[in-house]
Amino acid sequence: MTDPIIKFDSVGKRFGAITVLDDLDFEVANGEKVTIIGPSGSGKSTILRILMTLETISDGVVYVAGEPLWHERRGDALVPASEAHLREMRRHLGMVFQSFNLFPHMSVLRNLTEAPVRVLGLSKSEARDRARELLDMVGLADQAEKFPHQLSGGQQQRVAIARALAMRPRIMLFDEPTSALDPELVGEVQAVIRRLAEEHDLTMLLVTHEMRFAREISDRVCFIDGGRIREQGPPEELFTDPKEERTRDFLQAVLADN
Ligand SMILES: Nc1ncnc2c1ncn2[C@@H]1O[C@H](COP(=O)(O)OP(=O)(O)OP(=O)(O)O)[C@@H](O)[C@H]1O
Repeated sequence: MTDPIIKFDSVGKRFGAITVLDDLDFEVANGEKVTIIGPSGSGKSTILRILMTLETISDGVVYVAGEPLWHERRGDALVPASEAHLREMRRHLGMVFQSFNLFPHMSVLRNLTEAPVRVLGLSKSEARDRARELLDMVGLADQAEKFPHQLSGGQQQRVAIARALAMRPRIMLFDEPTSALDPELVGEVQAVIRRLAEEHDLTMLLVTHEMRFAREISDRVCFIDGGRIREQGPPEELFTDPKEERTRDFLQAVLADN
């Protein structure tokens, strides 16, 4: 793979005595759509949270767009990153969480314009134009003046996706974006993510328990267990002909649940 946009190089993550990521090597190519699956507690969310700079790493180096994320270069050496470096690096990434995390006291439109105005320095009218385009894309052009509590969970999650996109990230991280939704609302959010995957050259990294969805949108699926990638490949291979016994057991268990 040439020039991955995300690279975990021997990354370890420990919480006290618990090892969550164990010497993890993992790469994502520019524009690739990758899904991470695996049992509860295997470290899936931790990978996304490290990328979003919400969790530190214990060992190794993470690179985003060729630059170390948690470190800065000093000559030939890597030293721990300053807050300014982290802030700069965060601009590459947008994240959508399980719980939509919208600003409750702001209108939908303002949720989308706040950071582009404050952080990117866009004028209000530019930010509003961009926000309206994005709301249109997620099918919510008519909800701009509403407040989050006036929307359904599916609508709120679509606003959250538009809000992340408003910062023009190169990489979108989705952490179980439909798992907090009532079943009848899952489809509308998946449709938006599917469209993003199909129509944009964004790099996407998704954690999900929805195997059918993973299969539809991914170029590659990674099965992680015990803080390591145990098996990975194109979805049609991994889901129909898993090589590892652990992957087979996991898939059998989740598919029986679905
Ligand atoms: N802040 C923390 N302090 C201590 N342990 C933590 C912390 N955050 C996560 N962990 C532990 O790290 C492990 C991996 O958590 P993570 O959320 O990455 O798993 P996951 O694979 O996303 O699981 P799930 O599918 O249940 O969301 C779990 O055992 C969890 O309890």
